[in-house]
Amino acid sequence: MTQRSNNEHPESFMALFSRMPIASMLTRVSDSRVLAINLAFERLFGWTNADVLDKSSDQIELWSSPQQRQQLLDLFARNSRVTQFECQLACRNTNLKTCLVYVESIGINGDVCRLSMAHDISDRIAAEQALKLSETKFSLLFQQAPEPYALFDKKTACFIEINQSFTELFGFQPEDVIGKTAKDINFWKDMDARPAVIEKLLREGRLRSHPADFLTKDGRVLHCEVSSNFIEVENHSRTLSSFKDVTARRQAELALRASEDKFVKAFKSSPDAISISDMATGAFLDINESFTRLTGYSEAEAIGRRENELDIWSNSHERRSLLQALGREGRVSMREMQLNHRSGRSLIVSVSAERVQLDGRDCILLTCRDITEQKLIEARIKHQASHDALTDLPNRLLLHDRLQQHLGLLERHQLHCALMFFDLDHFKHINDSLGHSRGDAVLQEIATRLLDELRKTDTVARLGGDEFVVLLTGLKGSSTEIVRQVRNTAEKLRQALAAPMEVEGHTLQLGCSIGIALAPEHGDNPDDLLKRADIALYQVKASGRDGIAFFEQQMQIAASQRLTLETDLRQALQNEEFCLHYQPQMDASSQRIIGAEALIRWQHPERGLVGPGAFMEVLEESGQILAAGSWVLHEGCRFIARLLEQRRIDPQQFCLSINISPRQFRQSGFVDEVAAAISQHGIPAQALKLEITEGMVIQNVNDTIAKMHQLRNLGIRFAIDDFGTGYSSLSYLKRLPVDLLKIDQSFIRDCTRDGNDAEIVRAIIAMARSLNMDLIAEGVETGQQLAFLLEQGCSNYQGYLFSPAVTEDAFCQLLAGR
Ligand SMILES: Nc1nc2c(ncn2[C@@H]2O[C@@H]3COP(=O)(O)O[C@H]4[C@@H](O)[C@H](n5cnc6c(=O)[nH]c(N)nc65)O[C@@H]4COP(=O)(O)O[C@H]3[C@H]2O)c(=O)[nH]1
Repeated sequence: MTQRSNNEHPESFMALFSRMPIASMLTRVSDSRVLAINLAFERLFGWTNADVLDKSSDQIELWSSPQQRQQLLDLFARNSRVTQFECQLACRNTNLKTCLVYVESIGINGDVCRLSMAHDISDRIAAEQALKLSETKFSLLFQQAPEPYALFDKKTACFIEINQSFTELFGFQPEDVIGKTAKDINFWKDMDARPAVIEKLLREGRLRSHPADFLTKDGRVLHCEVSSNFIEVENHSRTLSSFKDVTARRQAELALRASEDKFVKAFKSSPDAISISDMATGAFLDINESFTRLTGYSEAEAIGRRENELDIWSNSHERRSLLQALGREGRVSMREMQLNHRSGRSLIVSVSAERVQLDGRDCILLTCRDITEQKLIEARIKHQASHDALTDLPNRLLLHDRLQQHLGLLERHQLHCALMFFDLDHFKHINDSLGHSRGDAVLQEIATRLLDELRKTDTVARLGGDEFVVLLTGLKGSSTEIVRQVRNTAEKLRQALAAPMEVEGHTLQLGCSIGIALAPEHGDNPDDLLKRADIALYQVKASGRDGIAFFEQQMQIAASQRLTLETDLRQALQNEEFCLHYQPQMDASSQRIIGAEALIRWQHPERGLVGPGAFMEVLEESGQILAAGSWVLHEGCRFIARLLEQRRIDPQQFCLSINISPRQFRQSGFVDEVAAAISQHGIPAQALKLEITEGMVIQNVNDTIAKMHQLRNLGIRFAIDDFGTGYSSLSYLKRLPVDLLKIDQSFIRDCTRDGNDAEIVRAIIAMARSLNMDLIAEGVETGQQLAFLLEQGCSNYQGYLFSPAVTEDAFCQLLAGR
């Protein structure tokens, strides 16, 4: 054990002791009593010599921890000295001081003493703790910071640390970057830009929001603002950089710039006229070229001037309403307005406008598109949709509309109106014989004549073909007065149409039939009224045309009966309720049956056998004649085939006449159908004769003749039925490949009593002879009639005198009887 001895100069030691700058205490080892403390001790701990002298060190409350004291004493006992023993010592005021305690053993006045020196390190510890705390805080802040941070070594430029946000933004994990440079990890988008940035950092000592582009771990470019500072961490110079991702902002800025560019481009080069004007004053702030084109005003003329100064809008109320809508809704879309061109020309424009803020000013951004042309086209299309192309009269649609409107007003104003349905008698003949262009000219002339005769408030419409409708409106008075007024007008119109007209060198005279329905008497809706006027028209046509008829309830009944009949006939065709009866045709000189006429009958389930007079017209009108006619043709052929098979007739001397309706003859496949029928049933063509009427030929002479020739070439023969009742013109008769003329029964009926009829019969016989045609008289009922015919040289006849039309069986018996 070493021990310093101060025995020789204890006074000088004590003087030295008391002035020692380090807080010291002398304690006798043997009894642990305090011998002295020095000034520095008093200063440091606040204890005075009076407090401690001669007290055992454990009696003074210097030690905050008895364990520490014991530890120190143990150390001292082992080594006779202690160095740098860190412990906490209590001051008189109970504050604690962290000290490094050194203990030496010295001898004083023969006593072994402990010289304990306490070096106060409280401040250093506090500073160290503060530093540690600050570093912890920094590390915490660094790691937890919401902004991406990276710490670089200033010298090597290697990453030292990155925070979580950095990882989240750039995708790099600490292990990807730490110890590597930005270059190593390809961090800069443009590595060449880096030196300038570093140079700026070094020059200015820091960077503030410096723009730079970086690459994420997966290669995406991020636009960032970098801020950097140099800091000292644990005695190392570091560069602390933060990164602010401004990619979205940059993109938004770019997008905004692009959109501004686009706006400017769109504004300048838009085909639509665009203007920006001050909302408060109406003064133009900017206009584009299209605006100049549309309005005629140049930039110099328009900018700074107000809209109403330039008098751009034709209607001030339109402009007012536009501004009101803008004020209310903030925008207006595709509003139609009238615009004045500088030249005074009026244009229709489609206007869209929006309230916008420009430089804090309330403005109107207004777009105009010229739709004048489009409007004209629309108007034309609308007109075309509601007007007849040939006459420019309202069509069915518009008539319907107007009628609807007028019907709505009738009750309120105690008014009446009349609907007149016109049909030009035999107009089809004109079309067929003179051609469609002349037919069109006639229709135009009719339209003009009707319009000339009527008031502006009345409507003349064309429904198609030769169907015209006149709507007389605003009729007042009692029912009788109205009927009189309407009848007078109808008569006036009929006469106007009946006046001769010159059409391309032809003088024509047309009769017309007029059916009239009155509203509200005959209906309160357009469809009913049209239907009823049509029913009345039908009545006129049925009773010989060229007349006027008002609708009557009775007609409606007839019309509905006709409809029922039509339905029943359709059913009859399906159920095969038709049959043929055959009327023998005789040669009076030889008393032989030379042929027969096939006549259709309807074996009605309730009414029994019904003759064609009761249904032929409806078959014709409804178009069912095509199916019925085809059935007759085939049934007639089957009849001939059976007679031939049963050897009841000689094909050279027997011929079956079949009536062909006009519609049936006109249909396009007629020739083929007849050819197919004769070949299908295996009968000689000359055993078949087709009866056509004069009227049928006259309707379309050229087509009829062509078809007749085609059939004639097959060997089929023709008879002209009801000859003498129609035109009976030699000129066309000569051109027809006809074999036989049938003298109509109306002449035969009275030929023995009426000189005129007798004359007509003589003339027909003479005509047939001169044309080298065969003759047959129909409807011969008496011996006198036959005698007259024989006298005139006509021996062929059919009629009740010999036999009415009979069933096949009965006909076979007649054949057998001969
Ligand atoms: N008073 C009188 N009448 C006589 C006499 N002899 C014959 N009749 C009738 O006169 C009509 C002659 O036929 P139509 O002139 O071709 O006139 C026919 C014809 O135009 C048409 N018709 C008849 N069957 C057919 C057919 O299958 N197809 C077509 N398209 N029309 C037919 O119906 C019309 C009427 O036929 P039906 O009623 O059968 O009337 C037949 C016949 O029964 C007589 O001595 N005195």
